[in-house]
Amino acid sequence: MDSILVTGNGPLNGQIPIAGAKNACLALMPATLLSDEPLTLTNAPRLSDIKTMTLLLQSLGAEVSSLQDGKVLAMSSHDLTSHTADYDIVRKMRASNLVLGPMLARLGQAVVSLPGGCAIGARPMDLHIEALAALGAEIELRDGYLHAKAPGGLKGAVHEMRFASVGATENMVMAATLAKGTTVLKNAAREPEIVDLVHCLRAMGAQIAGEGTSTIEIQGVDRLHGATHQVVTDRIELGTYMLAPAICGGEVELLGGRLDLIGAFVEKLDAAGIDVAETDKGLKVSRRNGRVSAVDVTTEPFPGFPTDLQAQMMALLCTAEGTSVLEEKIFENRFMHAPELTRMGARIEVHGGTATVRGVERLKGAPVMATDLRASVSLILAGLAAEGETLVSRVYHLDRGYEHVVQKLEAVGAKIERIKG
Ligand SMILES: CC(=O)N[C@H]1[C@@H](OP(=O)(O)OP(=O)(O)OC[C@H]2O[C@@H](n3ccc(=O)[nH]c3=O)[C@H](O)[C@@H]2O)O[C@H](CO)[C@@H](O)[C@@H]1O
Ligand SMILES: C=C(OP(=O)(O)O)C(=O)O
Repeated sequence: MDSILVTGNGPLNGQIPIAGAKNACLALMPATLLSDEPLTLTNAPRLSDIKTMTLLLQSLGAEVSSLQDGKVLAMSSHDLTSHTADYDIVRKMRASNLVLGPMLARLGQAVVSLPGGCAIGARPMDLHIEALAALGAEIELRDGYLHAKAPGGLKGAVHEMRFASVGATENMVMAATLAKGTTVLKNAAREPEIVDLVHCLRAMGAQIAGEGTSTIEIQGVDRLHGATHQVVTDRIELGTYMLAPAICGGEVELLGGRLDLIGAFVEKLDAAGIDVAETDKGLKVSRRNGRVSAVDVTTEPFPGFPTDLQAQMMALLCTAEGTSVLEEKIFENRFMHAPELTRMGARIEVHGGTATVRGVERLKGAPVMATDLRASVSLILAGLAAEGETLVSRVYHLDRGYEHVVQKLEAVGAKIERIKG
């Protein structure tokens, strides 16, 4: 298993290009299943999760070609040969469940393995099931698989979700594009990745209004056609690399960065003493003066502070002046980076969903273990600012969500290398 060796090396300066969003691309790819015409995605990120989704779609009979070094995905679901998403693929990546809605809409049936829990929480599928059942789907669990059918086709309905789940919103919106009549989804998630998915579906001929608000209205159509769509910027990769100069000092420009994707996060950076300025090409980030100040952070659905940036923000706050309180409200077990950061000298106490971080002057390098995707990168960020060497093992988690992480950080002056193992 590969590891990453990081050596604290002072301020970072230069530019980092931000890729297309993993979480948008993972919802956009299953949209190919809705049409028998080609769907092409540009600005796709080069990640292992995208490869996993490629394998899943191919296992259903879709053609998926990776062009231009993986930045373009050319897909066609002209001939689907299977409606079963197998456990062997689904267990590797929870977002596999996003084939459920499209398959049900296009084929009238779908069998999708339950993804199971993951390191950060139980992550059940009840909200997806309720949303699709509202459209008339009959869904039952047998042998670890969700067996879904809609023999007479899906029918539009008014449905209010109990919680604004990102994935359940995506599944229901995709399914409703081909349902008969009008669907109104209340308490829908408002994440930019959902807005991006709707833009793509609209380019394919879907009739949808209200994306980015908590009520999405979908007028079902008979068929969707082909389209080409550019994947939105990855706001989580953006926020992660914004933290690099915040932690290490220096000034880094994030190419393609957009404030509207990351408002709540930027407010907290500002409170901590980090300047963020818009430029022609993106966002420029630098630390106002010496040490950052402690801030309290609560994770919330968009437009609140994203849970996917909580671990990285904690890495910053470990060396802040004062005490910060981080509350994780989305996932029940998303503080696994805390004991690893503690190994580097951080002072963190976790009680349930609350972590109290007492800032120390400097972290010290240590061997640490990556437990999930965002935890991995938080340890790299911490290592960049620590004294000495930090060896982050189990970095396969990192490859799910960060392309060319070593090259991107090296380009701004970081001392970082991947060690094959
Ligand atoms: C591929 C992708 O886009 N992943 C993102 C997506 O995950 P995902 O779509 O899985 O996240 P959800 O918004 O669905 O989940 C949020 C919370 O709702 C719970 N829940 C969800 C569905 C359900 O049927 N029942 C239920 O109880 C989950 O366990 C979790 O506690 O949004 C999360 C919240 O912003 C992000 O952290 C993930 O990076
Ligand atoms: C939790 C994440 O992803 P997933 O939903 O794919 O597990 C993430 O991107 O931080």
